[in-house]
Amino acid sequence: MTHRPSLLLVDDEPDALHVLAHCLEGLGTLHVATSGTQALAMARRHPPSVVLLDANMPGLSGFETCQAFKADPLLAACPILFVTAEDSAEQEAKSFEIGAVDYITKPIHPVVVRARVRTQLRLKELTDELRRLALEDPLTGLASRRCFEPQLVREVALAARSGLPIAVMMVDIDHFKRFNDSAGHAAGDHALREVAQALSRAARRPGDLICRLGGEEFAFLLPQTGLGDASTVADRALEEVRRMALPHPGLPEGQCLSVSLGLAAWSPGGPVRDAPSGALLLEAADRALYAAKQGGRNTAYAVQFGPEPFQTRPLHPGSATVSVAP
Ligand SMILES: Nc1nc2c(ncn2[C@@H]2O[C@H](COP(=O)(O)OP(=O)(O)OP(=O)(O)O)[C@@H](O)[C@H]2O)c(=O)[nH]1
Repeated sequence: MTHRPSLLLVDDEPDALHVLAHCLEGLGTLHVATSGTQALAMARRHPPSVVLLDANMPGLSGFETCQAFKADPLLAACPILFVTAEDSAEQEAKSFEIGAVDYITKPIHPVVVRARVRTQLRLKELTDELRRLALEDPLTGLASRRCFEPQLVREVALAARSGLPIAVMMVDIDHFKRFNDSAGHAAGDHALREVAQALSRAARRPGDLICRLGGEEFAFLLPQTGLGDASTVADRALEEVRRMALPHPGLPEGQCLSVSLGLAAWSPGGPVRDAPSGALLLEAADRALYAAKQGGRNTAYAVQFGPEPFQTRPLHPGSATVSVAP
């Protein structure tokens, strides 16, 4: 594990905590809680690598505590091992049903507990690494499509519920095939990384997400952002890529690498009252991107999500008032 694991030990009996702490010494940073409520509060501040949880405690029982961990998106992936004097098969089966990864009965055998906890720490380390690999594009370090898509679904659902606007933007490098053909694949990869960094400088709000959809295509997810603010991000993205001034060897002398952008925004006051699905919003952004390519590249086109057929409009630098009649 790159960072030091943290182990949260939860038991209402100080003696039991003492015994556990002694046998797990050296496996990571140990934290102790004497109730389920305290354990949840501590875990929400610093999600632990594993939790060792007593089943029978006053207040929130171990089972209720485990269920609360599993219901919290921040804590659901924490492996929970029950450590309990209850050795009935029913209790053990129930603990696995509610999401525990192991069930250890008291009195404990320290070497066995230590070995079982090590196994869970190793599994957690591998799972975290797999999750990171799946959610991150290895070439650019941006989020991957696999990270973007569920986030888009979530944010569109939130927009529909809260009535706040949302925008998505698709970005495609211009004449990238010619760039690769002239400069070589390694230079193409370098350009992709540079563009990724330039785009990252364009969206600055904490909820904004930029991903590499694949190939030379990128996407922005801009929650709580209407057409006006999204237009500012689009202008900034175009400007950041222009400022890189990366010569394009496949184009006439002096021309640099550029991108085209397609932006689609939905807001409750727009032509469509109900928020579209994430897929429809992305499709609208893709159509705007197509229009930007047709419109000469190195430019952005935008659409306020409305009834079919969409009419995309060129987005002029500085303009934040692109209106689209259905
Ligand atoms: N170096 C590099 N090139 C890639 C990667 N993924 C896709 N490409 C290349 O990106 C190019 C995309 O070409 P096209 O889809 O024809 O688009 P384009 O040449 O950019 O043309 P327009 O989009 O119309 O401006 C292809 O040559 C792909 O091989 C990658 O990971 N690295």
